[in-house]
Formats: sequence, structure tokens, C-alpha cells
Amino acid sequence: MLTIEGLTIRTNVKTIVEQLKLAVRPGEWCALAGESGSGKSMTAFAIGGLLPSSVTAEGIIAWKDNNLLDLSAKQRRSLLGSEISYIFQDYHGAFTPFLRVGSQLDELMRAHGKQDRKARKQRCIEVLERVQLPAERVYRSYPFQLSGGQLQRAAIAAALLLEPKLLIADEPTTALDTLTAHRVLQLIDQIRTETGISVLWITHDLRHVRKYADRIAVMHEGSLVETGETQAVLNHPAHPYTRRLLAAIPPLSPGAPVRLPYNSTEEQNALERSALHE
Ligand SMILES: Nc1ncnc2c1ncn2[C@@H]1O[C@H](COP(=O)(O)OP(=O)(O)OP(=O)(O)O)[C@@H](O)[C@H]1O
Repeated sequence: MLTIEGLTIRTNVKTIVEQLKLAVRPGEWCALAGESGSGKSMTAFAIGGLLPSSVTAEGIIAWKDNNLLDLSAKQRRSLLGSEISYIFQDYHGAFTPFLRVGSQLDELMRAHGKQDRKARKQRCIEVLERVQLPAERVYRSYPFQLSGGQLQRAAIAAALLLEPKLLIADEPTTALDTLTAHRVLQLIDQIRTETGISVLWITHDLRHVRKYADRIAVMHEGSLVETGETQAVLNHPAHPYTRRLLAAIPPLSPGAPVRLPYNSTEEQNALERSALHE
């Protein structure tokens, strides 16, 4: 589905990513892991043509019959959102502060040629419900009236609005507390199961990778060092760098719970319901 071959990303002083080869299959959750500065985000940006102007990319990023690196700015704009969409760590950046969430979602649909106003509103409400938000209220709210977790859900709703086939999630939970992060990842997983969307997930948290990703690709200093089925790679890492990454996972602090602190499913549901009305 998405096939990257020989991707090299550089500035005029250094090479950031070198000869990267990576594929994301339909419906798959693929984690791109590695320490800070290894080139994960630059790879994600290159897919959507979002690289800073001082940075160039060459190679092949094949999507359907196109090399995405060859698209014009106009072709790219029509692809982004409708076929490939992004969520980022900085979910505040997904929305303009002083415009209601609903009007921003509506504008996104209008920009992609959806003319029917009623159908647009209906779709916005449907997607806000899909991400388990109180839809009508969030539709009328300004971004600053929502909590961090709600805003990241609204950003996911925006990313899903036009039914893309690939969601690129660049460290989507780093700015969230542990419980909210867990809920957001669970939500993405549910959506993937229901819609068959593929997920390319940029992360450095191998604990979450083990739980959610089908496949992992490990990057080190701009190169791919290991890729494979998640459990196989994490249980039997072949590359010394993957072993080092695994060894660097911080242990849970003494006395910390080894699972989320719910006593029962009822308690979990009650907590999640109250979070939606916070
Ligand atoms: N605008 C830029 N111009 C030039 N080089 C950049 C720019 N942004 C990032 N880089 C460099 O590109 C390299 C890879 O950065 P990238 O953000 O892709 O890493 P990463 O693996 O996503 O790390 P992190 O987890 O910290 O986001 C780094 O060495 C960084 O200094």
C-alpha cells in the first residue's frame, strides 16, 4: 500500500535519513521506533510533502500509482486528509484557537469539495461521536474549552473526517498523561479494526509498541536497522541497537501498578464516562 524504497533525506550539510526501505500494508499498524533524532518524524513528513524547505528528499514513496515525492503542491493538498492524514504530538496545532471546532471541521470538508452543508454537519457529528466525544457540544466549542485528551480526540476526528486510508500518528500521546494516552491508543486501535485504516505510528515507547503494533521498524541514526513482526522483534531482537533500546525501557517504579489501576470493568467504564463530561 505505502512502499518506501531508497528514501534519502538531507540538508546541504548532513544526511538525516539514508536509503530507507519500509512498507505499510492495508489495515496494518506499523510502528516506526528509535531514539530521538533518528529521523522518524522527517520520514513521516516526507510522506506528506511536509518537510521544511531546507530539507530535500529523494527515492520512492509509492502510494497507489504515484511516487509521492513527484506530486505537485496541488496534488499533495488533495491527497492530504482524503487519503493520508496526520495527527501530531502537538494537538493544539491541529486547530486555530479562536474558531469553533465545528466550523474548522466543516471548512476542512468544504476545502475538499463537499458542497452539501447538511451532509457536512452530519459527517462531523458522526466522526466526533466515533471518537467518543459529546459531539454536539464539542462541535460548538472553541478548542480552549476542551481538555488535552478531548482535543487530541477532536484532532483524530479531523484526521478521519474524509475517510483516509493511512493515518500517520507522530508521537500522538507524548503530551498526554498515561491514562489519557492509553485511551487514545485504544481508540486508534478500535478505529483501525472497524475501518481497516492503516496506521504508521512514530514512537519511542516500546512498551506501547508491544501492545498495539503489528509490525515494528527500528531506526538508528537515519537508517533502518531492523524490521519485523512486533512480538518477534521485541522478544528476539536481532540487532544490537534494538537490544539497547529494549534495555533502556525504564522499569516501573517500586510499588507502581503493573496494569491500569481499575478494580473492575465497571469502574473503568464509569471513569471513562466521567472523563467525557469533564
Ligand atoms: N528543520 C530542520 N532542518 C534541518 N535538520 C533538521 C530539521 N529538523 C530536524 N532536523 C534534524 O533531523 C534529524 C532527525 O530529526 P527527526 O525529528 O526526524 O528525529 P526523530 O527520530 O523524529 O526524533 P524525535 O523523537 O525527537 O522527534 C535530527 O538530527 C534533527 O536535528
